Amino acid sequence: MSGLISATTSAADKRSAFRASLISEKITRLPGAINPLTAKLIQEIGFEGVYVSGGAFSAALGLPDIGLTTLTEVAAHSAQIARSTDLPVLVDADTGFGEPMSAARTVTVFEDAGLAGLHLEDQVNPKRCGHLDGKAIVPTDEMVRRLRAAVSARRDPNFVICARTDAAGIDGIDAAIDRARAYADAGADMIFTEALHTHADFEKFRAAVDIPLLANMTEFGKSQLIPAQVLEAIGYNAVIYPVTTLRLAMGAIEKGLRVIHEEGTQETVVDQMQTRSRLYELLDYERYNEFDSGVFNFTLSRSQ
Ligand SMILES: C[C@](O)(C(=O)O)[C@H](CC(=O)O)C(=O)O
Ligand SMILES: [Mg+2]
Repeated sequence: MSGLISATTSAADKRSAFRASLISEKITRLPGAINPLTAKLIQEIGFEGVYVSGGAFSAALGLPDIGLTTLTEVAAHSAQIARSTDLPVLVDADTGFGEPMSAARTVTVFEDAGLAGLHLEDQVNPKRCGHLDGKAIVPTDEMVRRLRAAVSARRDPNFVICARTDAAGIDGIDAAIDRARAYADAGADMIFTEALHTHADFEKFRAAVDIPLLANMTEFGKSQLIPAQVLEAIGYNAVIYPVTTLRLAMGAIEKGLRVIHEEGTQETVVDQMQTRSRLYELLDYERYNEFDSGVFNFTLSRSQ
């Protein structure tokens, strides 16, 4: 039974593993999980961590990524993901769901949700996707207050507080570097260097800041899609693929729905689907039999 309904690794162990991987030579790769099932796949394939994207979560709710989701919604969604995996889970906390006091509460709620860390950004409310034009940021000292509040609320010293700066796209990369240094001084464990453009930008940031750095390899944005091994060689410590699984899934869903609409059957796309047996394997369906033989009652007559 152990490890079936929820993963066995404790939140404390996931957090210390995350800390260790951020200071190792190797880059920590965190694809976004749109649900617990995706998190299981991320673990099985061999990634080092899981990301919960604010953009993907809002989109799944049919909403734009402009800070409409609440702390309790994001916490409940990420807790379900954290429960399903032995990997550390990093969550997108947007601007902290309010003023500095709320950012502090956000940390405690996300610790209770079993997460390994969060990132807080220096945008104003309403925030927007970091790869869009027209975003605005708060003054450095306001973000420093946000971060200090978050850091002071932390009960597990291994819970990672990552500061995201959106300044590069507004005030330029030098201003973003100045902010990153101020955020590190305020106690941030890692800097999320949002919306840098080129390989050279990532190198410049790495040379200028001493603490771990996180790269955002989101598609259709401002950043060049740099392979993980290249980011690792530059000295980046973590990379997220935040909305990738949502985009892949939605691309396939749209194609499949159009086929059914036009052809009256899904027959021609069945070979692109995850099979029933693969799904059951991922769910570890068979092991539920050890728990209750009345549960495991399916048979497959042919390979599906
Ligand atoms: C990382 C991000 O904050 C997210 O919510 O996943 C987004 C990603 C995106 O919209 O592509 C971002 O602002 O970069
Ligand atoms: Mg976001």
